[in-house]
Amino acid sequence: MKFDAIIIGTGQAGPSLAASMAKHGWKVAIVEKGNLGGTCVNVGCTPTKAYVASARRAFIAKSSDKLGIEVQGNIRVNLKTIKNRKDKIIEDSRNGLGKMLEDNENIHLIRGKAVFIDNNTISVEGKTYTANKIYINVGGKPRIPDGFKDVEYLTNESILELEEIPEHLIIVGGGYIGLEFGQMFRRFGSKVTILDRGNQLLKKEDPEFGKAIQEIFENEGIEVRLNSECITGANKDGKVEVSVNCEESEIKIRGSHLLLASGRVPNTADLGLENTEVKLNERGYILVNDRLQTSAGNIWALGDCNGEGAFTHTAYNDFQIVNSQLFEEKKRKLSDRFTCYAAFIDPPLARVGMNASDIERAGIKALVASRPMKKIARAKEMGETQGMLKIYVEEETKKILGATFLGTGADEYIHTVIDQMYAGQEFTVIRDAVHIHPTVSELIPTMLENPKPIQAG
Ligand SMILES: Cc1cc2nc3c(=O)[nH]c(=O)nc-3n(C[C@H](O)[C@H](O)[C@H](O)COP(=O)(O)OP(=O)(O)OC[C@H]3O[C@@H](n4cnc5c(N)ncnc54)[C@H](O)[C@@H]3O)c2cc1C
Ligand SMILES: NC(=O)c1ccc[n+]([C@@H]2O[C@H](COP(=O)([O-])OP(=O)(O)OC[C@H]3O[C@@H](n4cnc5c(N)ncnc54)[C@H](O)[C@@H]3O)[C@@H](O)[C@H]2O)c1
Repeated sequence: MKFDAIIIGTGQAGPSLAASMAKHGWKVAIVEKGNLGGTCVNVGCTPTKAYVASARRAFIAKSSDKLGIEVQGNIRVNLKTIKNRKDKIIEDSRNGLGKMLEDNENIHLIRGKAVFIDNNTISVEGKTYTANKIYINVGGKPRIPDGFKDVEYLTNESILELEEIPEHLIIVGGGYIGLEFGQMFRRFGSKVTILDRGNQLLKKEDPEFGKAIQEIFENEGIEVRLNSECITGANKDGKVEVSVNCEESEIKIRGSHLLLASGRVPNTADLGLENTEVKLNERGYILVNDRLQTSAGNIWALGDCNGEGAFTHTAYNDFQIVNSQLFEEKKRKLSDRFTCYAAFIDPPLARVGMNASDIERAGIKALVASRPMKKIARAKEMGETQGMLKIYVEEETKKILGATFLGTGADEYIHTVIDQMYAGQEFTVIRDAVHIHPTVSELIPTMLENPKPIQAG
């Protein structure tokens, strides 16, 4: 069968692109080998943030006496109910997407795994489909490091199927996935140990943020073991046994469950890309230009598989870039985007643009405006004073280079800074704005009153 375009994957870019093409009268095929909606909807953002919400309720209930609320009796965490709530949210989302794709007469939904035959042809379950333009939105999957062949382990997918709370959850990886699941299961009642080979948690962040998060986690009773090299696992007497540091000074940790949260790899290895002119980098990510076009001029790559972002908002922005190149007057580009994200731990860490380490590496002369959360009235009133806010400004241009916020509600008010960066204005615009009292955001103008040279930050 021949189409105007073929899209592979129904993650965060594919369905919106299919809908837009269909609206413009194109006949589109969209192929999906798994559940509609991809990672975010089924085993990523949606389920984890539903669990994070339950975990926060448990934490608040258990710690509310500090605010004068005495909860009588035991607080029981019911993982079956938590899971059922999550399953319902996912089902609604998947069904909504399925209806949107199936009801559109210009969209042909094909279920099965797509493999490239050549630049213009794919095969799915023995049938071939051709198009002049093909869009790859295949996402990624958990990376399983060597050393775990002899042990039963969980990934972000299988851990969301548990109905009983693990007694002792060992997690390999102190990145987003490890931290979000670690804190959530600790709050559900598990003993939690997080192992990472690096020397700090969330290694892309400045060390002071890694340290602050470690302190928050340890205060909640989570064991954090950094510099844990050469980790392997084995099943022992109905438990998992994890060995750390090989021969040197080997440590063995026994737990009931093991979660591997050690990064992700793109779903490009078995896509038949060797039959096309599409080129990959050494880690298997598809190489793209500023318009997300691959080395094969008629094939584009969107979302996690191009290695240019690893978030739902970056995958969706990839749709916006490709869509604007096809149908809109104002053409968007990858280079227009500022990096931004949040780790949905509690309190959340939110980030945009450069941090102090990036600025130092780039040799930029910069100023830093900072404020500890314990000096913010609203945080004190809420009893949530952990963390700090930092904003970096380029000395010469007076433009904001980036910000890292760790604090209650940071995932929302980081957008004050994100929008300012997109507006391309000097930092004095936010400095002179009047924000509402009492909010954490009101301190953003205040901190910018007196930014200091970065060395003094
Ligand atoms: C536990 C976890 C939590 C996360 N939380 C957040 C968060 O809070 N915020 C955030 O921004 N991001 C989060 N992410 C990241 C986010 O989920 C991804 O960045 C996003 O889903 C990427 O979307 P995508 O469109 O690139 O691919 P995906 O959503 O992975 O979709 C790709 C689709 O392609 C299909 N596919 C693959 N190969 C083929 C093939 N050969 N043929 C047919 N179909 C194929 C797959 O089955 C899948 O459905 C999280 C990720 C994880 C794992
Ligand atoms: N809030 C969010 O937006 C969110 C939440 C979850 C996941 N995600 C996405 O999922 C992606 C993957 O998350 P992740 O946490 O798996 O990856 P990550 O790259 O953020 O962290 C992986 C960690 O595992 C460690 N590690 C890797 N191999 C190891 C080994 N053999 N021994 C010891 N430590 C090892 C690394 O040092 C690193 O700290 C992220 O890049 C992110 O884009 C986003």
